[in-house]
Amino acid sequence: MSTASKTPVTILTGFLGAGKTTLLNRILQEQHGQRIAVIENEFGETGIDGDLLIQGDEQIVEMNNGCICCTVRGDLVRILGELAQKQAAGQLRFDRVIIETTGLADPAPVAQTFFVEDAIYADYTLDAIITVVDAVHAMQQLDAHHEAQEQIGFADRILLSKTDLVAAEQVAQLQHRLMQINPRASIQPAHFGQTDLKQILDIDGFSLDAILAIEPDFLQDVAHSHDDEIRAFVFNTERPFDLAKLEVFLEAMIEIYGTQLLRYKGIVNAFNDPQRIVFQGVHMLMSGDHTTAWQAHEQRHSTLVFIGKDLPQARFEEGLQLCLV
Ligand SMILES: Nc1nc2c(ncn2[C@@H]2O[C@H](COP(=O)(O)OP(=O)(O)OP(=O)(O)O)[C@@H](O)[C@H]2O)c(=O)[nH]1
Repeated sequence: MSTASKTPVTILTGFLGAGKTTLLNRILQEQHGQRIAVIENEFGETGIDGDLLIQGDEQIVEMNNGCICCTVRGDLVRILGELAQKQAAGQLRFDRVIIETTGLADPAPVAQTFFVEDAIYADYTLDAIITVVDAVHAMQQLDAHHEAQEQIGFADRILLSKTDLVAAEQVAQLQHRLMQINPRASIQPAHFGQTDLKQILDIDGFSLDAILAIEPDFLQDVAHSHDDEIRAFVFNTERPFDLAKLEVFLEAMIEIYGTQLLRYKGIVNAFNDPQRIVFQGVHMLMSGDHTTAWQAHEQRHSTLVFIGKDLPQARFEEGLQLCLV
């Protein structure tokens, strides 16, 4: 089945109280003409957010058996399967799915579900991971909780909530820190969930065609730098890669550092190859493919981004250098 006929899925993550439910309500109320199936995941016996959500036409499914990332991935697969079956049988109609994860959930296993489960892969395509960040508490949460950093590391888009409660200077400092953890994700405000939906739905963050836009000078300003465990580094070069060497090198690094690598993505300029190669991955699952052709007037280049925990940047860089022609 082509991506066009698959149902896009957005994973909504963010720390406890960041404003995920507020955003979701906003999305459900907006006149976007789309029918949305929402999967809620709550800790504990009874779901609370289900009651807080304003119910419209949407189908809301709650998973209360535990954290989405550990115990209930099977449930997620089952629920997505049931939704697809009902859709096929004409009992339900929806254009997209949003999965709201609990504040502490690690989004990786949720994202990986879409790579590894054939039944899910057939019907759904992972559109993006959206992370809501609380502008009031994020600095402290990033200091104290590894999960908060991970949620930034995985994001395709970051939404800043509660910027109305802090000074512009503090927002700027936070943005800078977020960019250091994840230079891939663009950051936009979401005042009580109010944000440009075009920037968060159908953005194809997991597509291999997605543009890899990186703020060129995000690492320049070292003031206010934090000792975050999760960090990114970018490898840029205009020299072409020997593709066979690069593949062997990346596979080896993923084998060794897969658990520490949260997200990685790159555009590769391979020697004697008329087309760009784009690859991306989550932990140990990587995929890559040829995409558009380089144009004659273009400066061919490669940009590779690695986001992870305690990654040996020098080792990556030295290895990548050795893969150049
Ligand atoms: N001032 C202000 N408050 C906000 C904003 N966005 C959300 N809130 C408030 O923050 C609180 C938490 O918002 P929720 O949407 O419940 O957060 P959540 O991420 O779903 O919370 P959990 O499900 O507990 O993790 C609520 O009281 C919201 O009204 C914002 O932009 N500005």
